[in-house]
Amino acid sequence: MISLERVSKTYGTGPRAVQALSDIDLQVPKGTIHGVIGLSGAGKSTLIRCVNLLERPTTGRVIVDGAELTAMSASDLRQARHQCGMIFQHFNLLTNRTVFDNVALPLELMRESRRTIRERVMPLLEMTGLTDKRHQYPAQLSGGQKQRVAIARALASRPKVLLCDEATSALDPQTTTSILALLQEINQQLGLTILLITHEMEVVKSICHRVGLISGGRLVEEADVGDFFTAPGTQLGREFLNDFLKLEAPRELVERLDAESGQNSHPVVRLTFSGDSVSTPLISRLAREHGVDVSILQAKVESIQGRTLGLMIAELIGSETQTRQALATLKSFDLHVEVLGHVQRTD
Ligand SMILES: Nc1ncnc2c1ncn2[C@@H]1O[C@H](COP(=O)(O)OP(=O)(O)OP(=O)(O)O)[C@@H](O)[C@H]1O
Repeated sequence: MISLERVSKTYGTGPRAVQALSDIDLQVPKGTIHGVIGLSGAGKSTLIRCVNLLERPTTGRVIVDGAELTAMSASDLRQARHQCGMIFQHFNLLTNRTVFDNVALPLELMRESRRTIRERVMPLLEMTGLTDKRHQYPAQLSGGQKQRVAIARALASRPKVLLCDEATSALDPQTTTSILALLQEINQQLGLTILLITHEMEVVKSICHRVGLISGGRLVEEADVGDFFTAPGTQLGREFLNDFLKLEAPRELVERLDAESGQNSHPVVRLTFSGDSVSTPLISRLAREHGVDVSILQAKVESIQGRTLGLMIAELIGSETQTRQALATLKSFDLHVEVLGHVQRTD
């Protein structure tokens, strides 16, 4: 539904030029929710604004629903933009218009009749839970209600794509949850394709099917959300994940970790379980088959897109041969094993 081909964007020229995006290739299939995550300044806003050409890419092609926006005349582009609804972090509502009139605005600009406008706006207010607020002004609404108005307005032109620019970043956690649930409902009920940018892993975890990681204007990693949370492919991905899970080895242990194994040391591992391995009694197996004791330092279970994800940091205590065999057993299962280092035995 959305296809970016080698999209690059440079702001300014000469020595002050800023390369905000470099050679971005991105495919978002119809009906999916695709997240792009990255740190501040990575290029997220530029990327999403290039999709509806609020920013025109310096080079590359943008194709939405089979039509190349980057090749269109200004008037064709105005029409094509109706296919792309957009919502923003700070809602961008018109303060002197009521809720109803804000939602009606795109339809007025499309010169729809008053009757059509009413027929379209009322179900959207119903869907977003705003029917009883329709005569109120933005100043009378909470942040979550304002974002609901913005969502209803974005849907008024019956777009095929919804672009969300940090749509929940200004909201408290509870309101964020309700807005994400609404976006998911819209995706499922209307089959709308959603591209969202965020710096919050929680958003990706809650509703995205796929995720891309952007850094320095480049898409450095892309994966299904379950895979990304199980085994990110880049150091930055691992940092995002660890930050989100807050699952780090205790500091006093990290200070004692050696990269190399030795005769009198044993490994400290981070295990990420998913799929069948969640229910496999691994720890008792390591003890029974290899004589290795497992000392659990931290553990956590998360549910991500219907998949259970278990995480554990543990010391494998045994001789070098025993722990090597135990690691081989662990690696033969459907789980991700990362050796964080080795600690000297204290016994
Ligand atoms: N209009 C502009 N003119 C010049 N440079 C810009 C402009 N907009 C963005 N940039 C620069 O482009 C780079 C990417 O910015 P962008 O806003 O896309 O990042 P971001 O990931 O959305 O960051 P944030 O999360 O802080 O909003 C940054 O170095 C930024 O300073």
